[in-house]
Amino acid sequence: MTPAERRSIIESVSVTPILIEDGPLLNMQGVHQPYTPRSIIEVVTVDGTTGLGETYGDSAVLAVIEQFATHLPGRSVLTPNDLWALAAEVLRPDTVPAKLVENAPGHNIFGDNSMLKLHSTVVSAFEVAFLDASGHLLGVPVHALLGGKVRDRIDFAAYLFYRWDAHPQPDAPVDEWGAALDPEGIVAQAARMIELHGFRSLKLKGGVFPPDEEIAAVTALHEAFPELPLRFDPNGAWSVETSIRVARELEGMIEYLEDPCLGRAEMAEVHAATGMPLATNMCVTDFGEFPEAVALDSIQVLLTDHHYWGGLRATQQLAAVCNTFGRSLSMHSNSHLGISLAAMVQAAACAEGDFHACDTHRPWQTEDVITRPHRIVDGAIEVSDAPGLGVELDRAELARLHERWKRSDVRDRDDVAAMQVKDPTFVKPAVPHW
Ligand SMILES: O=C([O-])C(=O)C[C@H](O)[C@@H](O)C(=O)[O-]
Ligand SMILES: [Mg+2]
Repeated sequence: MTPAERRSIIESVSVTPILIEDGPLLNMQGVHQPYTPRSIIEVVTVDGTTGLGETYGDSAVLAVIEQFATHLPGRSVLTPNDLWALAAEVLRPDTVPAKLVENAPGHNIFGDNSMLKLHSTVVSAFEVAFLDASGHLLGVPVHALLGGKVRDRIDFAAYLFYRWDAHPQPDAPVDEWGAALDPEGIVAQAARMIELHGFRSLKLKGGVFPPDEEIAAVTALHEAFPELPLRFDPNGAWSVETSIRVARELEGMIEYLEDPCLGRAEMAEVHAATGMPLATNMCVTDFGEFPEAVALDSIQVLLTDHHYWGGLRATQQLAAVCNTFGRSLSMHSNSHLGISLAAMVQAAACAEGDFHACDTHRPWQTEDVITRPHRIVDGAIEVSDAPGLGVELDRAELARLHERWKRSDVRDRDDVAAMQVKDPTFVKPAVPHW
């Protein structure tokens, strides 16, 4: 063993669940809760080097991650490949909650579950921490460990949401964004996002209102910002027929339509009928789903997400597959903090291919667990050349957000339950909704 290898041995691993403030952002299944869970991972080696990771904090995933973490002491952060074999060994149908690998009837905003996706999610959480620790041990940025960056700046899109002014709960956190429930509100939100962060690309989350109302908002955005690429994502809320109609009406206004309907065959039908490029983070969310999507020509743009595709090296592999089959790339996001954002930036920096601006929810978040939160300037984030991910944990903030988790009974993201606070009669819409 070399001295560096000796220093790379893991002494301890901690997984800290936290709750972070979230705004009342609307989507096709409800609304974001006032607080949403995340997990912060720290992998510490025998010489005190720490690697950071951030991932989902929902209770079932958290339990699996905590259990997986117990197998890591004694291993080396220089060997993230071994995490796959460990996942195969310890995450089996008889050891993981069925809800993480089976699919409940109906529609899932995160795409289908599978054992491969669960392995990928768990491996990713620790692979990022391993790479961060390795970068610190060796004094190099994560992108150097991935073979070097192929771009210096990562473009992000302004991620626009229909939203309420405030959550209905009296003690919920407040923010200054105000309501956006019609085309004027969405255009004003876009203008503020652009003013604050210089975004040069726009994405509207739809599936909230009947399609004609949302077409009006997309049209208003296109008229207000004709030079900016624009995409629109109703999270599978529409039928094939509605998707075809909307695609035809928006032709020339949007660069692509994201998950207009559910299903690889249905997406293929929409593309064949309209020629509209289609993107997904729902009908292709693991490698096993890719071949059929190519055979059917279901998608033209794949939204990567290292959190569930298996990490940063898996993102490179995914990019290579997309390049081979002539698909372009973007990046998916959920409400997240700066460790995830740092990993997203390193992943995008090292993925060859035709990248559309990436998604990030980060501008909606009011808190962070890193000492120097990222700045989005001219719609982009500079790729850090500092060792590891280039971020430092803010331990006081981590402790505060963990205390909040301990005092709260919120353990899962539940957009449906959050909507029921305002409207007790609300039920998750069956799809296709329109
Ligand atoms: O592109 C997407 O589908 C997403 O970003 C999924 C998210 O869960 C989004 O819909 C949200 O935050 O409500
Ligand atoms: Mg999407």
